[in-house]
Amino acid sequence: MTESSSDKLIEVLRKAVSRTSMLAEGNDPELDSVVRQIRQAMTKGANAQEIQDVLNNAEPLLIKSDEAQTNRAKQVRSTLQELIDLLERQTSKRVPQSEKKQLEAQIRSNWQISSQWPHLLKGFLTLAENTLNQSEGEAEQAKSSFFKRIFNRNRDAELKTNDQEIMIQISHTLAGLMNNLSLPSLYDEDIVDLKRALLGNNNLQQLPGLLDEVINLIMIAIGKTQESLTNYLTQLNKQLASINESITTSYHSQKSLSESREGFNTKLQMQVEDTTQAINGINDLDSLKTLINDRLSTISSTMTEYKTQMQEQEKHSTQSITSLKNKVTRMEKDSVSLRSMLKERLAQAMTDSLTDLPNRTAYQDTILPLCKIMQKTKKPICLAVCDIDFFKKVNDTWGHLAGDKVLRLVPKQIRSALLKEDLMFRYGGEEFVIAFPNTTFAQAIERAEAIRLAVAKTPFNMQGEPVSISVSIGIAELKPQEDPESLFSRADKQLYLAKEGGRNKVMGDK
Ligand SMILES: Nc1nc2c(ncn2[C@@H]2O[C@H](COP(=O)(O)OP(=O)(O)OP(=O)(O)O)[C@@H](O)[C@H]2O)c(=O)[nH]1
Repeated sequence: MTESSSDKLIEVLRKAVSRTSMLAEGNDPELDSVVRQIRQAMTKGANAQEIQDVLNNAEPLLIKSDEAQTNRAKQVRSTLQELIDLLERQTSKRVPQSEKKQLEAQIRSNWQISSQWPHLLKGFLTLAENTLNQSEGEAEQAKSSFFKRIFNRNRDAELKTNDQEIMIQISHTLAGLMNNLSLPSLYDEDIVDLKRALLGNNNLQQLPGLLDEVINLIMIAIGKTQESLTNYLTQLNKQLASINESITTSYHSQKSLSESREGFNTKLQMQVEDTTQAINGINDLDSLKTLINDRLSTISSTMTEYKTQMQEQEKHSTQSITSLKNKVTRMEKDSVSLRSMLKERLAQAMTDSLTDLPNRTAYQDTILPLCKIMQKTKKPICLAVCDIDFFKKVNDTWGHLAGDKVLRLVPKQIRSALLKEDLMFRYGGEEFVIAFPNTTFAQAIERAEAIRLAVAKTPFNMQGEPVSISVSIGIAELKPQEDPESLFSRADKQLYLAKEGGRNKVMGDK
């Protein structure tokens, strides 16, 4: 590789690191200052040690920023849950249960995906609309609903105090959510204005408009992340193109080395042939001596010229190979850390953060291949769908934190009744799915009974008081041609029967 192409490569790598650093910007002022230092070091061409030092400074801050992103997602999840609970607790009207469960399921599956936040908020808006729009009786039916009045901007209508209170609480909860957005400082004023408008919002007709503003700002926060990611991928692509270019250069330099070796051989051969012919035409010794001296000095200068040329080219070749090796080593290191980061991210995406159990996505990835293997090898497999009984009551009586504690403890009790090869997933909410490979229907029923007993006999401590918790379980065994969806649905049906039959029960379908 030539000197200039190596310089070009370093330039590209510098730019890549400098652009990548932009990914981290806008999250935290302390991190922003380190990120700026990285870019300055890159632009002024600082040496490896100086660059290493600034990168080392940035690392803990980057990790902190990543954790902040996860916390933001958690806060969005709990805000949404709070909004739903608020609606359920405060209104005299009945929240439509199937819609509520559907929204809760969407929250459980998507709270970590920031691009879904606006949809989840819109989902809540629809739920609130549908709840508050329900009529309360004949007289009520004649009136247009609270939400309709707001949305139709009907100023004459009178608002109900209860509904008004709920809307004020919703405004406050949304204002809390605004603290949670990671937006460039350019939007600071917008956030302050919007928060002020939400907190001082007495004019309820403005709420739908304000909610739109909240959603817009969330969209901007998400857009920024995606734009940064696109920049990063473009740079990565350029980095790979540059490696490719340096391999091509190295190939050309090897080629010119062997071409000049061939040129030297031809030239030398011609000089030897020339000398042989000249010798044939000479009769006296002195002329012969002079001729040979002349020819020898020509050959010797050809050799010296060749040697210098070779040394020069070998130097270039060595430099090119060393630089290429360094680049490949660096790329390998980068790719190892990238791979381990991706692995970690993948594990995070497959793990439920509350219980540390594999989540519903992990279940969906695992169950199909598992069922196929069992069917192919003609071995039995059973599925259990297990749901905590009256869990809503735990939340309502002892609060969400106590509910979370129960959600962490119940799987531990379940685990105590399982074998090593049994697989447990948090399917969602208070529902767990267990796959029993190599297990017959009768054995699975026994194991489920053991799970039920293990949970029922454990007193759960709630603010110093022992509280009994139980689970209901539905079991089904996989049939020869059956798919996992049908297996799940049969087990789920059994769970429903267990609940209908009084709860704290195991029901099965062979
Ligand atoms: N604390 C907490 N509650 C959750 C979580 N996920 C779901 N929930 C709550 O779980 C409750 C589920 O209640 P329901 O589906 O009505 O069922 P249940 O009260 O368990 O009654 P049955 O299943 O009929 O015995 C809802 O109140 C949800 O808010 C969570 O991660 N933490």
